[in-house]
Amino acid sequence: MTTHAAAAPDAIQIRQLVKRFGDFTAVRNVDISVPAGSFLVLVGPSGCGKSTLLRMLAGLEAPTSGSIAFGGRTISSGEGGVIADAGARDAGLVFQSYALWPHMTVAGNIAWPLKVARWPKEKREQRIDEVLAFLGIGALRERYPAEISGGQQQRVAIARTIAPKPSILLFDEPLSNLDAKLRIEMRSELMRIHRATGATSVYVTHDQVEAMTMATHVAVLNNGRVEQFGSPIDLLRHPRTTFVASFLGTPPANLLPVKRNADMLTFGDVPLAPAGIAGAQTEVQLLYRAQDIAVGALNGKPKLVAKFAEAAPIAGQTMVTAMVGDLRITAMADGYFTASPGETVDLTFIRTPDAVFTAAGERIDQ
Ligand SMILES: Nc1ncnc2c1ncn2[C@@H]1O[C@H](COP(=O)(O)OP(=O)(O)OP(=O)(O)O)[C@@H](O)[C@H]1O
Repeated sequence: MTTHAAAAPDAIQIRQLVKRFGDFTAVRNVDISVPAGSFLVLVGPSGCGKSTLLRMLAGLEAPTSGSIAFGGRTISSGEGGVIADAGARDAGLVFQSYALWPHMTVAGNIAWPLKVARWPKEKREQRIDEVLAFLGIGALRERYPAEISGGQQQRVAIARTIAPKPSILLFDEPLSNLDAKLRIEMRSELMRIHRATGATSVYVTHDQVEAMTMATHVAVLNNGRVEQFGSPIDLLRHPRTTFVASFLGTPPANLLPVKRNADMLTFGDVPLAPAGIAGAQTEVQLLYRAQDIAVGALNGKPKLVAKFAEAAPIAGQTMVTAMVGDLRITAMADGYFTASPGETVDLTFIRTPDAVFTAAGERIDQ
């Protein structure tokens, strides 16, 4: 006889979640689920609803309809409101603003949630030492928040959040107040914390680089809706819409509007690709990665004449941005390349397009 062990419920299940503020819908029918130990990044432009979604996960906001379950237990729903309140859902929230108590020392701040959870004093002290050591801030134990740097305050805020060992960690743009170098350092640090605690993490950011480096799962939000959900590589390789294609990836992907002209798709009067890839459409958008477009003319390959805008050296190559009318195109040049703004450069399409989208932005070639 074969027995099948019942699969554990996902750590986070969001079902048809909607949040309205008056007439305005901030979160629309969000439906995502991730297994325990995942690092889920909610990414999207300002105002797309990611903080509202995180606040519902944290229990700070009630859904209008739909539901959220942690480990199979419904903690919020449209009918029930906030069923388990913020303190009772085994989740810790790290704010962008750190939100430390100014009148308490570092140790006092970390002790706070443990006191609320009624940890006995000895166990509490032991846990404080443990998290201080884990975050490398033992020397700051007796300092007040005003006596430590922003980066150190961030570490204290994280130490305070992980101290009660929550099984879910929620981060609301935690790195946005740090300088560029510290951001990169803290990014690795947060990933170390994620691995060491084993907590399922949900991380809100508008920075696609953070999403791509940290996530096991990414939800790209646009206008309150999940535009696409998947692994970072999946989203990069198989974007379903032009919104996702143009939001993710470094350098940004190029989207060229083209028209069917006999058996070719042409941009202006330059034939770029065979018309067959457009299916029945007469106007489509072609996605080319920067590395699919070279700077300089090459025999037998289609080329556009563009006006040089800027150049940035990256890993032994140069990322060149040039304008064709109002369209910015990013291409790669070998070695170091520079030109004067407005100078004419040839952009050569050395490969076929990576993806084809309708004029409205939906993928058509999968
Ligand atoms: N309490 C509220 N009352 C009314 N509208 C709200 C409220 N909270 C958020 N909104 C609106 O909901 C939309 C989504 O806001 P939200 O803060 O979730 O976006 P976001 O993606 O996190 O943006 P940002 O990156 O700028 O923080 C915005 O248009 C915002 O104005």
